[in-house]
Amino acid sequence: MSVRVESAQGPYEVHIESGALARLPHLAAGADQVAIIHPASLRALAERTAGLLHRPPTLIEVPDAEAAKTASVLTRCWDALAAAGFTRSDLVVGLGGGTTTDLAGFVAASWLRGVAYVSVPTTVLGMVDAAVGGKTGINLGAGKNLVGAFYEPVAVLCDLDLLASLPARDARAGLAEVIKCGFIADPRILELAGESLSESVDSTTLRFAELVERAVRVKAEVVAADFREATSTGAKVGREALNYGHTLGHAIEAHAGYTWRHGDAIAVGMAWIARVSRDLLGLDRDTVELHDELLGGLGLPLRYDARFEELRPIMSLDKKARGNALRLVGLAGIGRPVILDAPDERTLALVYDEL
Ligand SMILES: NC(=O)c1ccc[n+]([C@@H]2O[C@H](COP(=O)([O-])OP(=O)(O)OC[C@H]3O[C@@H](n4cnc5c(N)ncnc54)[C@H](O)[C@@H]3O)[C@@H](O)[C@H]2O)c1
Ligand SMILES: O=C(O)C(=O)C[C@@H](O)[C@H](O)[C@H](O)COP(=O)(O)O
Ligand SMILES: [Zn+2]
Repeated sequence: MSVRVESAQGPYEVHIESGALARLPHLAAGADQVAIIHPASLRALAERTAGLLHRPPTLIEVPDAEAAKTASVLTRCWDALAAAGFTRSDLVVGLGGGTTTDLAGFVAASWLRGVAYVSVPTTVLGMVDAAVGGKTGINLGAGKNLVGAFYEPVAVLCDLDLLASLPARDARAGLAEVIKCGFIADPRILELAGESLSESVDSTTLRFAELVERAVRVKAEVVAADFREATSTGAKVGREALNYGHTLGHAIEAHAGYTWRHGDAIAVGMAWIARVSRDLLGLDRDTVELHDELLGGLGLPLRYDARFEELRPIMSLDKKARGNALRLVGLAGIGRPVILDAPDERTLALVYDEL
């Protein structure tokens, strides 16, 4: 099956199926040259993918996980494209998890001010979130995703077969973004996950496929309505809704020196913002408990071992902040995200200590 993304830079298809990778040669047919950016851990898959193409591509190997999202790796990718003589008739392919596709998308966005890009996510998180919607970029020591661009791919290939080798811990971390979509927009996701968490993380089940499709649909709809994340006001929340759990989550990632999985960090961020929402927006206790049940039930962390005062300054670099004031995505009820403008700071700290 496929989901169409009708964003300001679209439209394009997100193909979700076994064997989706076989679509790549067709997508690459019009390009003079192809570069495949992949992590070291997926070298064998990158070589197999290269073998599918009509002409041998340039393979650009990057570090695993967050170590790929740095300025020095970005420069190395640009140098590789320069050495290959990449022009505007060429194609960049990102093959890997969200860290690889965030980097590769930004390489494509910035090389010659933009060349064609195809995203081939190989993690759950990449398929349900990172590869879709056009946010690309890298981290700085000071904060997560601080440098980047909005740049849509021409297609996304979610080949479910590629998930067979994904470690269970990474599959679970990806589910955190699926659960996020459930809380902000699609209650059926919460039911499906709640009925069987073990089937929900098993990429061979129909339940898993439905969860992926539903999360991609949530993302596609939100991105179509507010591609550049510019339209939120109070209870009318645009793309910023996808940042539910991320203000604290991103601060944890930066504080931990990017050693935490993104999905783990935003699980803590969601457990926290649910309680903040209870105190500041009257979110009902059952919904707060549902966060703990689903995220905790998946084996995701619900707390982080540092004082709130260490995290709070990092949160000020969140892209939703305006001036000195924090802006958080809270929840008034399931499917009802709300912007919390300059929230009461004492509540934020007290709730963090409660976790
Ligand atoms: N652009 C967006 O809209 C968006 C959305 C959500 C998250 N993100 C970003 O995505 C990143 C997290 O992505 P992630 O969770 O995919 O992490 P990741 O890219 O680090 O992948 C997790 C690990 O799995 C390995 N791996 C990848 N595919 C594999 C496979 N098929 N088999 C075996 N191992 C495999 C990777 O090498 C890595 O070690 C974060 O940097 C986050 O900020 C971006
Ligand atoms: O696509 C979006 O918009 C999101 O916010 C999705 C998030 O899950 C994702 O982690 C994103 O990279 C966060 O972006 P940022 O703008 O807060 O850096
Ligand atoms: Zn995220």
